[in-house]
Amino acid sequence: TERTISELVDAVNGTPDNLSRDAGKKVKLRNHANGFCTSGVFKPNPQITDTFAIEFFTQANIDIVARFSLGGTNPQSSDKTAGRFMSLKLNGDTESLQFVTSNAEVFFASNLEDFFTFQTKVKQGNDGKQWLIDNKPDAKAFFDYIKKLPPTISYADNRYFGVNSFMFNSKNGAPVAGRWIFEPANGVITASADELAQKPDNFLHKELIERISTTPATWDLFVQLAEKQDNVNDPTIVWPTSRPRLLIGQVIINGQHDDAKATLECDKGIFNPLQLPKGIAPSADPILNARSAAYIESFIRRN
Ligand code: HEM
Repeated sequence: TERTISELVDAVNGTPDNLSRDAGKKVKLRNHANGFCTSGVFKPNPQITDTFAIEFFTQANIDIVARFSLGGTNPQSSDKTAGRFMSLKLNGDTESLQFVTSNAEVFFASNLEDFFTFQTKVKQGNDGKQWLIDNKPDAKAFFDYIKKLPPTISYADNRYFGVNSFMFNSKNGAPVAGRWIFEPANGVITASADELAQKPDNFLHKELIERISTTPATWDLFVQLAEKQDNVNDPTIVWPTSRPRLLIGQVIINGQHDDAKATLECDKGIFNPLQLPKGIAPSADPILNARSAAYIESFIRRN
């Protein structure tokens, strides 16, 4: 049985369609509701076109609209949990590339049925979580990973992962499979329990805006390349860190377009991980391929 997009969005929202439509009017987003928009610029690595046949990366500077968020449907959720998310729109002159990423490298489900079960059970509190730990190895592996992921005191201090795989046109030959990884320029910096205890419940928004008013937050964007034995279509499987990485370019979040309409209205739209320029295509991962439709369905429900 394949879950419908509507059922998946119901499960994410924790409410059936009609209730979820009403709930949606009270929050800007239906998931990752605690978040904000800002802006910057992407500078492609000029050498990348020696390897990848992707015209998009020949533009020297590409405007970015960014949204940083926490998971979940509560717009007031505490920043002291470990999950951090970064969504980007790279708006080029003729094409656009979007990313919807997480600081967790591993996903909790490899198919839509398990995604539905996970979303339904986590909303049942500790009993539901325990059920997942006892019955769903992928969910258990995800919880184990999260338990070891310390919270950060800045959105700038995290590594972000695209999680799903994409196919990249190489200059000589067949497309190659890879995954997006954003490496923070200053490395991953985790907070101590003491540091975190001194913070109010919500501090991440203010911290990033203050930070970038003097120093941009920057990441190197890599594509981690799959080898023959790697499972490309299953986001619950992390590839070995020894896999080669190609430097795609630099993400610079500096707030330079924060007054532009696209930034001011970014919460009203969606980020779509399948918005890709020519030369990049989705893998066959069923999770990836459900995402655009789910985000569009969610967008319709919150209007
Ligand atoms: C079948 C798989 C998935 C489904 C059904 C799903 C569903 C959703 C829904 C309904 C929303 C709210 C959209 C809105 O109202 O604008 C959302 C947002 C989001 N999802 Fe997913 N999701 C899936 C997979 C993933 C994965 C693999 C990741 C992490 C890499 C992820 C990260 C996010 C983020 C960061 C947002 C917030 C986007 C923003 O900042 O506007 N999702 N998702």
